[in-house]
Amino acid sequence: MRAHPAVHTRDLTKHYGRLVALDGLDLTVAAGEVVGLLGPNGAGKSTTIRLLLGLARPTRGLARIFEVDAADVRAAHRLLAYVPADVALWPQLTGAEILDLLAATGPGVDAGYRDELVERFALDPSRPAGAYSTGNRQKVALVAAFATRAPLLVLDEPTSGLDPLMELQFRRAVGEARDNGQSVLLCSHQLAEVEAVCDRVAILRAGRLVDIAPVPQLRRLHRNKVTVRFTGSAPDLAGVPGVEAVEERDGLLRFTLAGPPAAALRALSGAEISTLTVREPSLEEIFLDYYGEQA
Ligand SMILES: Nc1ncnc2c1ncn2[C@@H]1O[C@H](COP(=O)(O)OP(=O)(O)OP(=O)(O)O)[C@@H](O)[C@H]1O
Repeated sequence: MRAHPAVHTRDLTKHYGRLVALDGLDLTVAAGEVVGLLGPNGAGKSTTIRLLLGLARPTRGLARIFEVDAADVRAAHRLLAYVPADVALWPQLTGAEILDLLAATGPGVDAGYRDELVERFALDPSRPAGAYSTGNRQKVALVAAFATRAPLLVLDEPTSGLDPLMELQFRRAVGEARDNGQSVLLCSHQLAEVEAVCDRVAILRAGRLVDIAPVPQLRRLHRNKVTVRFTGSAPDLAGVPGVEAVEERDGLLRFTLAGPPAAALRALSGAEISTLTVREPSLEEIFLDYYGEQA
């Protein structure tokens, strides 16, 4: 295991004209750690990754990959493998040819493991990449990255084109990378995905780091949105554990529910309820509820 952190940023800041895309980010990913970067659209996730890859220059602050300045692209890219959100491949080459090309230019590859990943991701490497779907292009990039011995994997929304079975393969491969002592920085919109694979999650909103916490602590972000339509007198939810943000109007009751629903259901059971819907809020809603005042 390496002594230096895989990623270290201090006061990392990027302005585009008057727009502050990233504002004073302090982030450390330890060697062997899997860290998620979570945030709604425009939060600054891609900007962070572009700065770490040396694709953009910081307005202020520093970004290091294992103590190498991220702007020293030649040295830094020997230490990392990157999967972009939108994978572009050479259309006339087959998947196999591209995997060989990427293996020859990257920081070294475990060919046996790569073949295993091709099988597990159900990738047909004999087809030209021009005929691949978005998901298949993403699989080529993922297989190429996971098969490297790069000590840091930087993955930007890597599963947006994958179906649920392939998402499971992705999660397994991240676990194997961690077991190998590799570090992973995973940028995502999906709370469930980062919860499944990350040790810690950094939450960005409007260019600022609003929270960084080990995954078990994210459970506090989970709450369901409940809507109840009733006739007669309104159910009384005062003091019911887990119930918050109660709104009642015209026979409609809305509230958020965290934790086990038993007490809320007991409180509702005395009322004449005609419909009850429960849904998980989107990440954007969770962020608004939770971090709204800090933005
Ligand atoms: N090249 C650029 N020129 C001007 N503004 C930019 C540029 N790149 C990003 N931005 C702006 O910086 C802010 C952060 O964008 P960024 O792409 O980092 O967000 P993100 O968290 O990756 O969002 P998404 O989930 O939508 O990809 C946004 O307001 C975006 O419009």
